[in-house]
Amino acid sequence: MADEQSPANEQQLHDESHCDVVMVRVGIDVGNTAIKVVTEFSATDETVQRNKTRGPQLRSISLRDPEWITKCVEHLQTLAEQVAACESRDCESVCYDVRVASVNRGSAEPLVVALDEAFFQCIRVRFVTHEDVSMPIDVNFPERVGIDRLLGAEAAFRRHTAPLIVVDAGTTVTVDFVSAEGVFRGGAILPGLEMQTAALAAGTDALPKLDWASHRCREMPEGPGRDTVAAMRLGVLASVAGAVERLLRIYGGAATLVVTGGDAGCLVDALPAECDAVEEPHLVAQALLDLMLHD
Ligand SMILES: Nc1ncnc2c1ncn2[C@@H]1O[C@H](COP(=O)(O)OP(=O)(O)O)[C@@H](O)[C@H]1O
Ligand SMILES: CC(C)(COP(=O)(O)O)[C@@H](O)C(=O)NCCC(=O)O
Ligand SMILES: [K+]
Repeated sequence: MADEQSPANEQQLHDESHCDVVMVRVGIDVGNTAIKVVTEFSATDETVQRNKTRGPQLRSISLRDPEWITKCVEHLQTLAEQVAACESRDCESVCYDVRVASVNRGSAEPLVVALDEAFFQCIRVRFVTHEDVSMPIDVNFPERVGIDRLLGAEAAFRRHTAPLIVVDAGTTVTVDFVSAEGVFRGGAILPGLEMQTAALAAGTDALPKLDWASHRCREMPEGPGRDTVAAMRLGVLASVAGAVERLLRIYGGAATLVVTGGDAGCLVDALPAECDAVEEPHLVAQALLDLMLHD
């Protein structure tokens, strides 16, 4: 794991109070399928009195794309041009304060190197660690829990009434419990939609790979499945939605069900209405912005 502070940290960022600097806050959630880049900035010049800020912008970039690092750098470079234009500054006055949450070291490290190289004196990159999580963690090995699970739980707790069941549907599906007192109590981990369909195709001669994006479901498919693809989609969605429903009972008691992750939309529509699932897209990336606002 790269050390927490990137080389650029030796280069002091422009002092934010310096009137011609626009500081852009960037949260990057590095998962096992995609990175989620969320950006937000506040004008720091004379308009600061009006506290002019922009709502967070989000971009998801698939790690399957060989150009994913370049696309992330270009995304931030384009943003710098937009920010500079709207603040009538030159690009050199745009600085980035970046917080990275990673459960995928093999991807996070080259990304941080590329960002430091691309924005050398105008970037500060810090990895979020368990020390940054304020939520109490009551599990056997707290330091081993994925930082994405903890940040998602913390962000959900800030936004919804506990007890909470926080589901993050991505590469894997995590289903975590937060007590009424706001304590992270652990949860369950199961294969995500794409992982399951990839396993079906890899483990058999006849089953095809499914592209969930092209089959993006907005409701649970009819059962029983009348063809191979329908049977696969039904089976995988039922296994994930069924697991969530079963875990709601196992965790016991009434809890607010919060669903995040790239496949949240698919899962929310596959769950019964009585689950009252609340969809919170990209909760982990939002948690990173929350951290920076409380820096
Ligand atoms: N840009 C994207 N790249 C990859 N997957 C995406 C993208 N947008 C939506 N998805 C869907 O989201 C899922 C990945 O969810 P995500 O929460 O990003 O995973 P992780 O956090 O495990 O990397 C994919 O399986 C796919 O169905
Ligand atoms: C469970 C996870 C793989 C989920 O990652 P994701 O599906 O978001 O890519 C990640 O949270 C992780 O690596 N956790 C470490 C082990 C644990 O949480 O117990
Ligand atoms: K995730």
